[in-house]
Amino acid sequence: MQMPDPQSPLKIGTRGSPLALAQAEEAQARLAVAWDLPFEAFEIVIIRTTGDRVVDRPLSQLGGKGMFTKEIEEALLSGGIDIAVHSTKDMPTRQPEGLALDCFLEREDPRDAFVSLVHGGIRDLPEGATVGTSSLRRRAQLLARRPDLRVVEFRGNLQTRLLKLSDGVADATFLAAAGLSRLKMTEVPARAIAPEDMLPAVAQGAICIERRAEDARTGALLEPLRHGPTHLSIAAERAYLEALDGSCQTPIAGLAELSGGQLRLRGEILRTDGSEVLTGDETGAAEDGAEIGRAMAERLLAQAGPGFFD
Ligand SMILES: NCc1[nH]cc(CCC(=O)O)c1CC(=O)O
Repeated sequence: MQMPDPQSPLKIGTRGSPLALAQAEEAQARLAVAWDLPFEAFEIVIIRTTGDRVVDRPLSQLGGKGMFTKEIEEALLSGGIDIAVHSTKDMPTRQPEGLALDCFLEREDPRDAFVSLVHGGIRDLPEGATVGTSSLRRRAQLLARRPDLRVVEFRGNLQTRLLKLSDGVADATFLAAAGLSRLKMTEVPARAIAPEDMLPAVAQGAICIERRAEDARTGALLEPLRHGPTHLSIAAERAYLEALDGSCQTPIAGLAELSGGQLRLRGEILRTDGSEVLTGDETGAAEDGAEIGRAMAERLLAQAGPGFFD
């Protein structure tokens, strides 16, 4: 196999946010170590996406998950980059023709974290407190537990959101625990929330690598980075999401966990105002994850009936 080298490096495409860069650097480091090559054999290429450009509108109005991936996928297809590193959570369930998404790195902590400079958790927030989030899922989950809270739109990267907290724009916010740990932000007053209290987004905490489907060389280069158990969990969660037709417009949560060859999938769909929550909890053989996911989605949809997400 033709190995990349500093003269003709493998090009890694990524968004330019600090979190995206940390993820691309992790993939770069893992590739260099796995193949005993210098870091310079893998070049990081920053690509600006629609989601990065448009910061004045709520994410949910920007037209779904594709907005953080479209320009990166175009660069893959045109050969400008060889692989792309993403947060799997931000990925649509189907990739464009010609691209493959089959490399998942070992998953980090999938939980959400409660972040506040003064309060210890959701239950400790005073009546009518303000919480910042741009996630419809987190908003609905929060209102389901605490209808008295005021939820305000909170966009921008992690650093921006933390600044808004210290400026008093909100009393608390939620961030993915994985994002905080990838950015080594240990000084942030964050508390991980148990999945029982707040079920995370599908695929939260898992980095994935996308490539051209016919490019066998990158497929082989990525082989040592693939994490089997993460792949099984993500397969279950994404099959569930796809069967629900989940876009950014619908509050959906889901988490698969493996234990001794068994896969447990928990799912939750909510009305956007949090006034109704439907939950699923199924266990089966780890390799049947996709079927478990689809079956759970169908059961939840049947329970919900038409108009549930309106
Ligand atoms: N929507 C932005 C986004 N995409 C992935 C992560 C966190 C990292 C991950 O889930 O792997 C975040 C930030 C957040 O939700 O706090």
